[in-house]
Amino acid sequence: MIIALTPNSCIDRVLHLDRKVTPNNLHRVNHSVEYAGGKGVNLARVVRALGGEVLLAGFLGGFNGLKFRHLMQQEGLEGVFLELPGETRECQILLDGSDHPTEINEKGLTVNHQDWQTLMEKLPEGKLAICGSLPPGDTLGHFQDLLQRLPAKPVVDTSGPALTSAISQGVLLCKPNEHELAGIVGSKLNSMEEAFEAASQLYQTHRTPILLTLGAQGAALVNEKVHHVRSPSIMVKNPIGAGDSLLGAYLWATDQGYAPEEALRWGVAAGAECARKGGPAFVTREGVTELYQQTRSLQPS
Ligand SMILES: O=P(O)(O)OC[C@@]1(O)O[C@H](CO)[C@@H](O)[C@@H]1O
Repeated sequence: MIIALTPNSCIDRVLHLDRKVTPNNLHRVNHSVEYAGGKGVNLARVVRALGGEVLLAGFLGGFNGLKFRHLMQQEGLEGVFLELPGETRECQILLDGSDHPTEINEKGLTVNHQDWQTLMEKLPEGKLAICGSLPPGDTLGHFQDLLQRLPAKPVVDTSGPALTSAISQGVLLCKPNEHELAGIVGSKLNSMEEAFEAASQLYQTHRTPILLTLGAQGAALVNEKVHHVRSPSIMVKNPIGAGDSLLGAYLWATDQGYAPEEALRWGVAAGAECARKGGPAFVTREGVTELYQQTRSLQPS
């Protein structure tokens, strides 16, 4: 079973706007939809759509915490959550017809060392994926401590110093995008080849395999070699959650016994399916299978 731990869970509010976002202006909402949100929840949606077993985990609080549980149950998702004082955050996703939506994410609940410990003690055995930003507070220290104490190495899809720290501590897999990779290595990456080179260097130094997402260029799994899978050509409706979908399908496929290069094809197909359908909630097994058949691994380098 995959355990999708989102330390900074949220309510995702998707707002379909009447016109392009411009600063200092009034925007009206044509319609809006709310979801139990966070990267791990998106990942879980895709694992489930593909027929896999997945459990959500995280911290919740206040009225939004109740709403999160309600929305999650409506979708048939299950989870282990620790209730904390305060309010679960909200993330606004503004869809205005642009290529990339505008996102406004709140900070989230404060989580202390004991909270992390209590939550981890509640979790069953499984392949742990830690997804999304860390909550505010001294959580980088808690997170580093957690990585050291876990019985098995987790998969990590986070950002900023937590991502850098996970790679250097050595985890099962990290999933940065090109922008995050540039932040880790501290220099601009001018081409895909430079990105592959930077990810390979990280692997050589820390032995953490890197699943590098490349948007419309697909994704690459970087370990001793670089396995690149291009994305099938699609019309993008909404790219938010495509990376989470990619990771979900990749983990599902490795659980099914697919070799990493094949699992990457499933991942890239699910990312594209999410982007063309308009979000992880619309991903279907049929859609992913159709796109999987349109992907192929490029010669490893
Ligand atoms: O603030 P974080 O934890 O980095 O990201 C949260 C988030 O922006 O990521 C998902 C898309 O990947 C959204 O569903 C969600 O709101």
